[in-house]
Amino acid sequence: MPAHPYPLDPDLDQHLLDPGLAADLVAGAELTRDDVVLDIGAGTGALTAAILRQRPRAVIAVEPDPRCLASLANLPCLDLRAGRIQDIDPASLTAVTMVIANPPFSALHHVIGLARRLPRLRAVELCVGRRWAEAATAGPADPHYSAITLDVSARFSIAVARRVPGSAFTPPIATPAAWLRLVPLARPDPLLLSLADAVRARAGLRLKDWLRSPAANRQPQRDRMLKLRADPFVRGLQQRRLSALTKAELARLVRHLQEGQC
Ligand SMILES: C[S@@+](CC[C@H](N)C(=O)[O-])C[C@H]1O[C@@H](n2cnc3c(N)ncnc32)[C@H](O)[C@@H]1O
Repeated sequence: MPAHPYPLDPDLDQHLLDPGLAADLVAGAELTRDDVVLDIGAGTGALTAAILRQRPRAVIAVEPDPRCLASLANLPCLDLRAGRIQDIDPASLTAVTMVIANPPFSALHHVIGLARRLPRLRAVELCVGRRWAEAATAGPADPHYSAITLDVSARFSIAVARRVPGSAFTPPIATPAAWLRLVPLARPDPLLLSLADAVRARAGLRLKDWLRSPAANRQPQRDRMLKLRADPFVRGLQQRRLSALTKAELARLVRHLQEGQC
């Protein structure tokens, strides 16, 4: 077990994975010698050490806690970045092909935002809390559908690879977590992407502004967009801010958008 001879910091969401389980999870990721792997919130290195044992081309670990950094510094051949993932320049990560991480759950929004910007990414293997997993894997008719679902499903196919019991962490967590596998879609729907980007980037935007935005009205999506704008349910929501839509309204809007898809 990697050493952590200090009180863990609850503000940093530190729940360290059992190294045996970490090794199993990394083995399931089927890394190749060509992979460049990013570990976000590396902690004392349970996942990082297992990734390094697979001998990919490179491993980048990001961690803000100086005490964890001291443990990680003992691992050979590691590109160690001190700091929060929010503060790492995405331009320095363009070689990344795989993200394998048990990040702080509070940083998941940012992790997905970063994954969207990695041009060589082939998969993300991620430990997430139960609620986030329920939201990310929800279908459009599911009560758990939310802005998280839209954000993830617009770009990735997603599967629960494994349930992770709360007792697998130090300190343990109250509800089981999930190990998810996200794979970038080969042909994402441009309209869904545009809506996801609008919700993520400009939550204060009114629906009518997105419906008329150049990004959403490009050819060949124009006909679908005109149909959507004429839809009575969508017209009824036009004045609302995207951030103020209920989960059910967002899910129904997405269903209407997808119905117009060829
Ligand atoms: C859930 S622990 C996981 C540690 C390790 N990966 C493991 O599985 O044992 C999350 C780690 O992320 C670090 N962390 C907290 N906030 C972070 C942030 N904004 N960016 C990157 N890492 C962060 C914490 O210090 C902690 O080590």
